[in-house]
Amino acid sequence: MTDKIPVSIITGFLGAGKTTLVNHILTGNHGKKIAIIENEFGEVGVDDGLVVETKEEIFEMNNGCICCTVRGDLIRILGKLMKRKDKFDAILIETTGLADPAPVAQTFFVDDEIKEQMLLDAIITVVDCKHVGQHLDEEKPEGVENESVEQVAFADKILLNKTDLVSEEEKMALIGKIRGINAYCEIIETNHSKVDLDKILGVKAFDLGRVMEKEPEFLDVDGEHQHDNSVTSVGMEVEGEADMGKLNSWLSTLLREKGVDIFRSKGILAISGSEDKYVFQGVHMLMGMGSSAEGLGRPWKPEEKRVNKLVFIGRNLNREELNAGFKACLV
Ligand SMILES: Nc1nc2c(ncn2[C@@H]2O[C@H](COP(=O)(O)OP(=O)(O)OP(=O)(O)O)[C@@H](O)[C@H]2O)c(=O)[nH]1
Repeated sequence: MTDKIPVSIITGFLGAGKTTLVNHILTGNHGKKIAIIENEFGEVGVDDGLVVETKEEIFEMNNGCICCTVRGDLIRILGKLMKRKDKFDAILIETTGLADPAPVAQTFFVDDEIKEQMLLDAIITVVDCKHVGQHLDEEKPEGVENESVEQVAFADKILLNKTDLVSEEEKMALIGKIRGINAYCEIIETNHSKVDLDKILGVKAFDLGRVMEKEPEFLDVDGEHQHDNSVTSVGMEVEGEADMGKLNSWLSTLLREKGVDIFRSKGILAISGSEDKYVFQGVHMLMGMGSSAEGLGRPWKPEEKRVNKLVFIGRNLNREELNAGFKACLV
């Protein structure tokens, strides 16, 4: 019998550093051929523009959440990959920031064909040291999942990421909180998700017995879970070029005033007077702008239409206001 293909699930709340980790793995010197399955939350997908260009094959799944509506698609993609098993050494699945990793993990134990040919190697949870605390502490209505807690609870490896944004005391307090949810997993401190790949890939860390102890219904395929529907997204795709000054001022005011509710924002932007593609990244009130000239994202292709793509994810989002705000930045 040939070896089973190892599968790693990369999870973690919105903006934690999952795509940063995928890029770190793709550019790493591991000599492995990796297939990547990407699932993104939000009306408009921008991650395809944020993943580095490599020879690896990337499968996008953007029409729903990987732990619920598009699980069938996941099984189909895995089915396709199994037919070309000789072409891959490993598979990475990046879930949305609002996914429960358990139903995704379950896929590798309940489908006979998948079970025979693939091995769930590890659930790797990326944690944003600065922002995860508030999401872990959040009280949800009866029956509604706290996805952030689930992601920590099911982790085999936790990347304690963005250590640069917190003090030693804050970090230690967070480790205490994480240990209260998951006493066993290895916790690895990282900055920009930079981790020794030997510590997270091919580690055979997923332990079904331990999961069943914690969650006896793990293999129950009819199990239901309910997401927090108060978290929604507003996406836009707008042709044209934005004025950098106006854009910066709009985004910084918006996130300063609404960054408690806007968990995540990101965009691919065309800026007036520049040939470069700009990338905007926001996590709560923190924002950053970079360009393809600095190696972020990919440059505009000569024939490519200059379409700005933005997505905001959070609570109490005002679609009209966000649309009008961006349109006012166009030249
Ligand atoms: N300061 C700091 N920023 C980081 C670190 N790691 C990632 N970031 C930034 O955080 C932002 C979000 O990173 P991503 O990798 O896109 O996060 P993600 O988990 O894929 O986000 P979603 O897929 O939207 O949920 C980007 O601007 C990253 O550059 C870190 O260690 N420190």
